[in-house]
Amino acid sequence: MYSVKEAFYTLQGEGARAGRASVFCRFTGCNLWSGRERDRAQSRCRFCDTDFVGTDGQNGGRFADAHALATHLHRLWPGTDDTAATPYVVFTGGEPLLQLDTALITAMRAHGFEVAVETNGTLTPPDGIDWLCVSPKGDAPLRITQGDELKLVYPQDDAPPANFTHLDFAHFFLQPMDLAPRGGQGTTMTDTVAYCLDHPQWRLALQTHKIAGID
Ligand SMILES: C[S@@+](CC[C@H](N)C(=O)[O-])C[C@H]1O[C@@H](n2cnc3c(N)ncnc32)[C@H](O)[C@@H]1O
Ligand SMILES: Nc1nc2[nH]cc(C(=O)O)c2c(=O)[nH]1
Ligand code: SF4
Ligand SMILES: [Mg+2]
Repeated sequence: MYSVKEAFYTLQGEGARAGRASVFCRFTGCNLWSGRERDRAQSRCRFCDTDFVGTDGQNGGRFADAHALATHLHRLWPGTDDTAATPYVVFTGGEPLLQLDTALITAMRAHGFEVAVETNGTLTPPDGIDWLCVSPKGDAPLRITQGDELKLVYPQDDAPPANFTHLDFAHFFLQPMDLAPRGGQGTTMTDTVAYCLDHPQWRLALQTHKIAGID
């Protein structure tokens, strides 16, 4: 059984593959925050910009098996003549590695999809992921030390970028923290730009879907 908060067709907004047409599957639940505002200040991850509670979002629900969920997600990919475009699914959440398994990856591949994952890096991933994005959180122990992109939300007092520069990733991004979820305004853009200028291993990553006004 898989619990899905919402699923939708959009452009990947973040990281090295920003701009790519994607089906997003947002799983319910996370291991670093309950998702309830009253728990936010005491949680291990305190700046989350996402509602991942329940299954009541667009195209959300509970799916009995991998075949059922893969069929549901495949239907969200447009039936165009654009055969050059490989269908792309991004599993996120919440924390997708609480639910994503080999059966679901295999079922998506059978539908012709490339499979991407956005994870906090604290859980072991199943085999078969085509694009792995890891976004470390505070002092939560990092289990995944290699992948395609490391995308650190900046700044986090207990997760300075220097803690991660030795890891085995193809891309190192700093993503300015959006302060709105914590009742603030704007982002930490100025500080993030300054850090990238001083430390050229890191590249600036913007949440382009928020600029574009899409999901
Ligand atoms: C909502 S998380 C879900 C996936 C996974 N739990 C994780 O944390 O990577 C998706 C992405 O949004 C980023 N994110 C969450 N809150 C943010 C915020 N306030 N500002 C900028 N990025 C944020 C996360 O770091 C992660 O890269
Ligand atoms: N367009 C868009 N791109 C995204 N990239 C990562 C997201 C996420 O919430 O995991 C996200 C999202 O929520 N929307
Ligand atoms: S780990 Fe990801 S989903 Fe969980 S609270 Fe943090 S940003 Fe949100
Ligand atoms: Mg998001």
